[in-house]
Amino acid sequence: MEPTRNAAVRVAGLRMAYGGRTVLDGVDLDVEPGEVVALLGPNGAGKTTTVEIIEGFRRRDAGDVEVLGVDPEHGDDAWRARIGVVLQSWRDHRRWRVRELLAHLADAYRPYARAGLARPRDVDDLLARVGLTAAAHQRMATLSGGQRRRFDVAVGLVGRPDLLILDEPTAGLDPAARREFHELIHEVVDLDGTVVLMTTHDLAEAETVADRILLLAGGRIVADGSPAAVARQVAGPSEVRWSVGGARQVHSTHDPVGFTRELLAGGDVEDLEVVHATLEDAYLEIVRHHEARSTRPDLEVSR
Ligand SMILES: Nc1ncnc2c1ncn2[C@@H]1O[C@H](COP(=O)(O)OP(=O)(O)OP(=O)(O)O)[C@@H](O)[C@H]1O
Repeated sequence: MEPTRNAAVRVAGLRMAYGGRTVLDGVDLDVEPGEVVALLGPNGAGKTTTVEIIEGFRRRDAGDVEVLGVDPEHGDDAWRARIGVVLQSWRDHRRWRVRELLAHLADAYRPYARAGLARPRDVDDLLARVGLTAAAHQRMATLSGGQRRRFDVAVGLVGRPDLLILDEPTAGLDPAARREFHELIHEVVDLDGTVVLMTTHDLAEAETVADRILLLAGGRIVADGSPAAVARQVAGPSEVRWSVGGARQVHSTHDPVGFTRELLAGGDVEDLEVVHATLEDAYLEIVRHHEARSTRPDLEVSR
């Protein structure tokens, strides 16, 4: 692998099998400074495995991985202090009170403060940002699932990380909490320059939050680009919708501009609308092709 001074995360040829069953079959991905990257893929695609390897929580079978310039298998405490992690929810520390536990976890970051970089983050301010001020003195065991998830996000942020890795951070959050989370992510990216790598099943979330989408299927990254670029990657038909004399009409076409031009030349068109393929369309199409290919290796994948 090329030595890299700048990439926050660089993964090349990553392979992982569980009990002889290959899950990651040569994953290549980069996350650059300033980026928010969403890792998408169907259940069991290997997203958690990938992020756990990047976090240094899991040993890989093969491949090169560099995170903030260090191989995660050899990361020391100073390296770990630069990375915030939000795992799929964990359920320990039930008897601790919310603020007490967050303050305790925050203390571990104190030795890693630098000039111009206050570590840890102010605990009360962070509790307010994730909407847990009113619950600050409750025991962890009494939190709802969504409150617990907010707490998990606070744990990921408390060390003011250079790199924040989140595994399905908004699973179980209500729409308001989800939106607040998106705003919080934008804020830490803008104010602190935090690089973010997150897994999600929520395509609307990926479109809202991420600069770039990586789609993992069949053990590899099969799409990589902005949400709009990934949506365009599968050149599905667009839908042209219009009305004539109050009657709704719909036509699917790969040439919406040409079709619309002809339609308008015919006159009397009202409520004209062109609906392009969405990220969800692209996601479903790409995953379908890769799943078909894993059972029919002779099939060509159109991308
Ligand atoms: N410790 C383990 N031992 C054996 N198999 C495992 C282990 N961890 C994960 N797997 C298997 O590896 C595959 C990938 O799992 P992983 O959790 O990485 O996928 P994922 O993309 O995060 O899935 P989901 O979207 O359902 O969370 C799955 O088939 C899973 O059953």
